[in-house]
Amino acid sequence: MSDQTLLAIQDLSKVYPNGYEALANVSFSVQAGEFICIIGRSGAGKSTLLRCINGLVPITNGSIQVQGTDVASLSDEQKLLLRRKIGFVFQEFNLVGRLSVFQNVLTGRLGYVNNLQALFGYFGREHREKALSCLERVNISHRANYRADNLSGGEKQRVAIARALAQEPLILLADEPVASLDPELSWSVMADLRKVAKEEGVPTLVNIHDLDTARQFADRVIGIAEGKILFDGTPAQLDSATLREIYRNDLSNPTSRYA
Ligand SMILES: Nc1ncnc2c1ncn2[C@@H]1O[C@H](COP(=O)(O)OP(=O)(O)OP(=O)(O)O)[C@@H](O)[C@H]1O
Repeated sequence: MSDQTLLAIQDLSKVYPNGYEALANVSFSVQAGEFICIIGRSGAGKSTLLRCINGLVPITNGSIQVQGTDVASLSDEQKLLLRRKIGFVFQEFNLVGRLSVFQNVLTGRLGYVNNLQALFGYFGREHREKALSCLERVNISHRANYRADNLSGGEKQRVAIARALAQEPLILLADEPVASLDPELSWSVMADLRKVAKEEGVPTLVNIHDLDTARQFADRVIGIAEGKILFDGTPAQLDSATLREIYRNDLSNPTSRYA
């Protein structure tokens, strides 16, 4: 494992309680600053993979190492601390609609204040400055005082990215972050995500349905089918035979029209 390896996944398997094997022997590692798009048809296991990485679902076999530490060896408290250092961006934004944009981004700082401060929502100057700078990074600081539920979809996703950034994450995970946005907005939100990954050196894994978008933004594409990695390489190496395998010739899937 090189010094730059932030995430190392070895032989990861996930079997859900009903016996369904959603991931089988998945192995790959991620270096600082990599921008990776994960593609695959619906049900391939993309969300399960991201959820295993941030501990939302327990893994069945294999190991996940973050900065050289096996997550399974951590105490529950240490796992919680680690999860606070993993940013997660959801398709449906997951903002608190009645709070302002600024307050939403401040919640990304919860891991950096004590329990009492968190309880009363007291964030000192350094936290407020950090939240503001994160909003500036994704060009949305002019909406700082808006209620989150008054924003457009693209604006909401920028706020969600700013909140994840406020966590000062080791890794950023995004599960279909642009699936609810129109194509033009999708590309500008993806451009923001990529900019953040590159400027902060934060490796970013993005689950994405749209193949064109993946090809446009990814340094590296990981293709999953039925819980297994079928492809791991650059967008240029992704040929039509591989795409047909990844999408299992599912012509009803719009992404397979390129194959
Ligand atoms: N809690 C669960 N219990 C049982 N099976 C599950 C559970 N969660 C997901 N699955 C199954 O695991 C498989 C992978 O699901 P997952 O959500 O990871 O796929 P995905 O590639 O992210 O799909 P999509 O692109 O539609 O979100 C699917 O067949 C799904 O039905």
